[in-house]
Amino acid sequence: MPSSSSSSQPSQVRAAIVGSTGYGGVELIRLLAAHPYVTVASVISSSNAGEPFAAGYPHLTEIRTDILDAVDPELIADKADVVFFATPHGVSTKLASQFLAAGLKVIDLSGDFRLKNRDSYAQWYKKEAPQQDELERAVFGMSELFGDEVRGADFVTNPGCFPTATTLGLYPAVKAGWIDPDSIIVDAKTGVSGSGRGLSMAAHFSEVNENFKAYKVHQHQHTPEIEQTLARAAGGPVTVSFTTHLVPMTRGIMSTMYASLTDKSRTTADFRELYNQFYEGRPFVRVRPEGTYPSTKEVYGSNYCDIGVLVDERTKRLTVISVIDNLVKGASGQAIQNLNLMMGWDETTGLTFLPVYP
Ligand SMILES: NC(=O)C1=CN([C@@H]2O[C@H](COP(=O)(O)OP(=O)(O)OC[C@H]3O[C@@H](n4cnc5c(N)ncnc54)[C@H](OP(=O)(O)O)[C@@H]3O)[C@@H](O)[C@H]2O)C=CC1
Ligand SMILES: CC(=O)N[C@@H](CCC(=O)OP(=O)(O)O)C(=O)O
Repeated sequence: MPSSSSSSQPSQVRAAIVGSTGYGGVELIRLLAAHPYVTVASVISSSNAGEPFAAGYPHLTEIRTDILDAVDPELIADKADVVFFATPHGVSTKLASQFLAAGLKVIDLSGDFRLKNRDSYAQWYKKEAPQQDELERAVFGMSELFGDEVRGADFVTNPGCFPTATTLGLYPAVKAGWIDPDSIIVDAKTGVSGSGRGLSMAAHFSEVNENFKAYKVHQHQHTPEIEQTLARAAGGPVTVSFTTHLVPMTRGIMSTMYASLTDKSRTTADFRELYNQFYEGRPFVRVRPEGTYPSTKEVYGSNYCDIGVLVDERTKRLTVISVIDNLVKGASGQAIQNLNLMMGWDETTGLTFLPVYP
């Protein structure tokens, strides 16, 4: 594994991407093209090995001329120092340990290792969970909250897209005890790329266009992930009401959250000060000026999470509006942020590009 040091230029780290042909995988390729210390050495496919990568993504013609590798742990271990899993749930459960045993670092974008309770994983993902020792080894990589644990780790489980927007939006208020954690209601919206590149009835143009629909009500697999992280802030169990909606846009997540104040005299200015202090020195979380709140396009294509916090003086409830790009901060961008932390690099390395606007 190439080492990094603050006094010299880090040597290139070679990355492999299992699931490179999906949306998370191709976003890793886009972002890593701008990373000064990482080379994508192997793009992997379980169904199209031997085919040119760009055949499936013509926008990368003459940019990625490589041929897709098979899912062959020995070959990948020879070619790479770090492996990203951008695969459906259930794949990394079977493969991660082989790469770790071969000395590679592993960053998993799927949900396999996020929930630390095996029964909870089986209940929400309807699959058999990884072994408990592997679950415990996988550091939960919510970069702004647990960056100290990620630094130097060899195995990171990247958070889900909704949990990233939602938890970053609620964590400071829960940790401070300024909202009642059992009063939290989360109303979340996502663009269609959140469901990946595979075709499904739910993602069909005619089903999504000019439509706005709730889905997985009371059954969304991100519910226990949000509760697990907020419990760390609250120091005890937290239960949230969480409803997701699909909106006719390609990228973007907006979580709108409501909770009762524990001290009804607290104002918007108090909360803004709390959030600004909490996220001081964390460049990818931007707390919006008093009385303002973000929209998804304002973070499109970027690694930012933008947060608006407002106290409703009438109801004495807090409203938080948090937005991310699901494929960047909600997946591949945060995965690279975690790699930066794992390697001891500045967490912003390769990620300082601006949002695309309009
Ligand atoms: N899309 C998003 O916004 C987010 C996604 N995630 C998570 O990231 C992961 C990837 O998501 P996304 O890129 O959207 O999904 P996609 O469906 O777009 O891509 C998944 C890729 O995994 C590969 N794959 C499928 N089965 C296997 C297998 N058995 N072994 C190895 N590779 C396999 C497929 O490629 P091939 O057939 O070529 O192998 C496919 O291209 C998922 O777990 C998702 O939940 C997390 C946060 C946000
Ligand atoms: C639109 C859509 O279907 N979105 C997906 C997002 C899931 C996802 O991103 O996967 P992780 O569980 O790995 O985070 C969903 O709501 O299940």
